[in-house]
Amino acid sequence: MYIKICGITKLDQAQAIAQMGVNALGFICVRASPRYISATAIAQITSSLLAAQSEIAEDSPKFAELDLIGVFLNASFSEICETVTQAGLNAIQLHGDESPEFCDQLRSHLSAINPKIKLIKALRVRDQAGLEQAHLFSNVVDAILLDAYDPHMAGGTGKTLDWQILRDFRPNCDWWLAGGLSPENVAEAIALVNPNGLDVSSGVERAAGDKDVTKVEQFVQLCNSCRYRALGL
Ligand SMILES: O=C(O)c1ccccc1N[C@@H]1O[C@H](COP(=O)(O)O)[C@@H](O)[C@H]1O
Repeated sequence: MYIKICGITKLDQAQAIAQMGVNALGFICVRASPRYISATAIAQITSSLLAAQSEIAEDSPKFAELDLIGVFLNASFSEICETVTQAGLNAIQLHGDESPEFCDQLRSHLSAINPKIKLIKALRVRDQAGLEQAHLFSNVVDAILLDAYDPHMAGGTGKTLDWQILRDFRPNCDWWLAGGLSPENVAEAIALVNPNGLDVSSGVERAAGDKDVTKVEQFVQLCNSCRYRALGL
């Protein structure tokens, strides 16, 4: 189970969370968000994590493959490419109204910077019809992320989507569940919809952009224990 902890803004928290065996850290590159972090500040975190990789990877093998994901909302090619280069990111999450064509063209642009770059398209799902959109993206992205719809906020809302409509959701690519996850409800979410990955932000925070490291640890342990139970271990 792929685990992404999003809304990282602080170096000490990034270092602590990276050692918990998560797969990805997310950085909000959306200026209007209370979790916004500049490319320069992301670069300080990513370079420190890279420097620590050789020591820590022995105890925590996932650390060596940690994805560093920038979250964008209707940003231009040039803004995304500049941020990727400056911040040292290896994955992009598009959280706005980006089309499948935009995703496809962005991948071509980004492959000149990093041919292995990962592309994640977030869909803010209101109903079954919104869910159908996922099929338009499954050939042009590495993963689809499903978040809750909110009329006023683009993300980090802490709202859950209707998990019942996801019970038979099987796109042709990996998909991750987001939206209002927390240590309190993640086991139920996994049992009901069994996604390939999980993404959490506000459910493991003290305040916007300030992660509660103890809650993050609980979240990660719960995800792992659900996975081991599913494997019969
Ligand atoms: O977190 C934000 O402020 C944000 C702003 C703009 C776009 C996306 C944002 N966050 C994403 O929202 C989801 C779910 O967050 P939560 O767990 O419900 O708080 C997650 O994918 C974040 O990447």
